[in-house]
Amino acid sequence: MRKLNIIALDEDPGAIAAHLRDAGWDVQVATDLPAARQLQRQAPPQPLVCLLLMRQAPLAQLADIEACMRYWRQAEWIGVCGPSALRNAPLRDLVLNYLFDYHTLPVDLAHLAHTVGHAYGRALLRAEQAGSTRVNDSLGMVGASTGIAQLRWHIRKVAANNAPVLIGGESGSGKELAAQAIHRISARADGPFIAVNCGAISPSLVHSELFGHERGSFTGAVSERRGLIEAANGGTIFLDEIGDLSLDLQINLLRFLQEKTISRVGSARSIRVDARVVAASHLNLEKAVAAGRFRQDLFYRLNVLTVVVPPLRERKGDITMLAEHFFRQCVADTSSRLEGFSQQALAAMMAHDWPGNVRELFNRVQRAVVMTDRRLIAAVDLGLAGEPARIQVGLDSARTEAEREAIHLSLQRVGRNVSQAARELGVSRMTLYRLMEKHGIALDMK
Ligand SMILES: Nc1ncnc2c1ncn2[C@@H]1O[C@H](COP(=O)(O)OP(=O)(O)OP(=O)(O)O)[C@@H](O)[C@H]1O
Repeated sequence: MRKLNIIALDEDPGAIAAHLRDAGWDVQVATDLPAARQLQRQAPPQPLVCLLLMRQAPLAQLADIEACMRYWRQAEWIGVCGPSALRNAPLRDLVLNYLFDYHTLPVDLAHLAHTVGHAYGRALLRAEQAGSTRVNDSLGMVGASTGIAQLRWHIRKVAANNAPVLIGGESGSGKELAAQAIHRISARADGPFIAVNCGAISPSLVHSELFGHERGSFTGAVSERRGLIEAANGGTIFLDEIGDLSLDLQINLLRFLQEKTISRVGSARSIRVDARVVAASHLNLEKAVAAGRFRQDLFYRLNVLTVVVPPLRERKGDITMLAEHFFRQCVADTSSRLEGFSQQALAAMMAHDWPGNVRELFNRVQRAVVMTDRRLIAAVDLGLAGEPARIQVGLDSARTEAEREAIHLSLQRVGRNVSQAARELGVSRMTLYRLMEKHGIALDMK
């Protein structure tokens, strides 16, 4: 039964409660805030409408009312107030920040019942959204766009194999996360995952860091040391920014890929190592090969299985979900009063191009959570105020993206049964097959 709580602060709730009960609502009434808190403690988290009834602005209780509203986040709130109450500025703020809608006394009961119905519909949507923003599957990736669905599909495919993987994608798009996911669901999951940023190690040290060294092999080598590739034995070595490796080291790496053995610096002894190489680069390695900066033979060895992480601007459908995810992470250990993002902040995030991709989104949300004093993060807190609200995509590409999304979701919903999906989408099976081909959607794609 649809649940409705009435918190009546200074007004008899009798007529309203009776009318709504008659209309089929499961109504509970609290006549003060302690009683409301009692209801809160008993209520399981479920879609709910709360009606706040007050003839006068309850000035002394505003902070407690606000706390109550924050606690009952899953509820939609409706105010019913006396005609003069809204002249009070703090109450006006509360109404604007928290309420779905408000009515003034004397109330039109039929109209109020209508509003309550809408609010409940919204509470249901909110509950569904809360469920879907928790999409954070076994791969540890948040997102439900077609782009991320394809990425998950590719990851599952390459994880089942043992050949090297080359991950492409812009900086901050999630290449390392993809590499971790490949490792985590591969047969090597119990072994180590070692991540190395080849561009971040000083050129004079990178050889010994990767391959290890024998004692006395160079000044400072006071004892023998295992390299990172050896440390990844039985697991996966993730070589980020592989394009930054010198041509000399590229030869050593090629030898490792071909022979599965390495030699430490200062030793001719071959050591057998069973580590899967997953490499990433934000540069186009084919161009680096053409420019003579990357060995062609190594490129071919690495380029057996490829995974491309799409930039965030090409999967804007994931932005809200990622932002909510990072928001929850960032507020988890704080006593923050923050509620989430304002509509204007969400719009600004959708309009932004995200040159720094997901990492930029995380950084902006983290900074906003720390810096803002507001209850809802505004565009300015994210450093996105003043960006022109451009229409990022033309209508054609928006339509194409919507079509792809609809097909993908429908296939998912019906267990990838093409006939059923075609019926649901209102097209013939042949048309659906044609559209799937157009959008690169495979039947075994998850
Ligand atoms: N789909 C996702 N879901 C949740 N977090 C994500 C997702 N994609 C990326 N991230 C997070 O964004 C940040 C950047 O991701 P990551 O380090 O994997 O990017 P990268 O492409 O390897 O960056 P770089 O090219 O600079 O090395 C990390 O904190 C990562 O956990």
